[in-house]
Amino acid sequence: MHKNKGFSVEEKIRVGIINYLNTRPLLYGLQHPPISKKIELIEDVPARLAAMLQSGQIDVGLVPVAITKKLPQYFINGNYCIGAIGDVASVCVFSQVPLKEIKTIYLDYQSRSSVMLCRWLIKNHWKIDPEIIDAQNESYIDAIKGAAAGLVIGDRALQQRNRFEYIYDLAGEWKASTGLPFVFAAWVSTKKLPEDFIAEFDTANALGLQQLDKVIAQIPEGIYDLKKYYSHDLSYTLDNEKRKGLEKFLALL
Ligand SMILES: C=C(O[C@@H]1C=C(C(=O)O)C=C[C@H]1O)C(=O)O
Repeated sequence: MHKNKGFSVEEKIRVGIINYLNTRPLLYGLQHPPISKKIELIEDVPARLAAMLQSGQIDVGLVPVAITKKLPQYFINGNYCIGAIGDVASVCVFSQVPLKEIKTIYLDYQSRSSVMLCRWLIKNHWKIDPEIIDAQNESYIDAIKGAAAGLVIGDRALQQRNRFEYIYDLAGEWKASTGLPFVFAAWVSTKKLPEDFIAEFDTANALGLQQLDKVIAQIPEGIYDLKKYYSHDLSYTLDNEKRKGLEKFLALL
């Protein structure tokens, strides 16, 4: 068996990816050959992917960047991420009352990055002092009412957008506070991946972004304008500004 920096060339690399709509442009290329033959795709919510990377159940994952603080060593692979340079639309605090009147904020149990960002904004940007509750399951979304607000991420956040009078977009709030873009998730591994694999993987990530109409055509029409979501709200390239935003966030944790 040929070993290449800890990875056997015959074994498939286990790749964890978030099972929300936000990853569909990146997922598109990973489902096509040649890369699809070299990887096993595992889809789950961000918090569970983070646990899988920590326990070694996946080799690389599009995981919440906040969990890198808990890894003995880590590598950020390639040039794509789940990021935003302004409002992202799908990571928001939803409320029936304005910020200053919020008494309780529920935090999404599926998140690891946004929950940390939310705690930071509460203290340093909004300067409010609500009771903070880590939600345990989906039922917390129904508890968001009156003076109880809630952080919701992903597709479920897109579904809440018409239900609440007040929407505080966390990527937009981060931008207003720091002037920087925000990176929610990146391709993190705990071991160094083979260079040729990373190059091929990166090319595959770009495939769907180059043909968004094809990606969108595969998804049943829903509650949100996906063209806007993929080309305006989300920003997938892990460029220098995003790396600066990422470094700043990790330094604050
Ligand atoms: C933009 C988003 O970013 C997400 C937020 C994450 C987190 O808070 O840990 C992790 C991955 C992303 O899915 C979203 O969920 O809509």
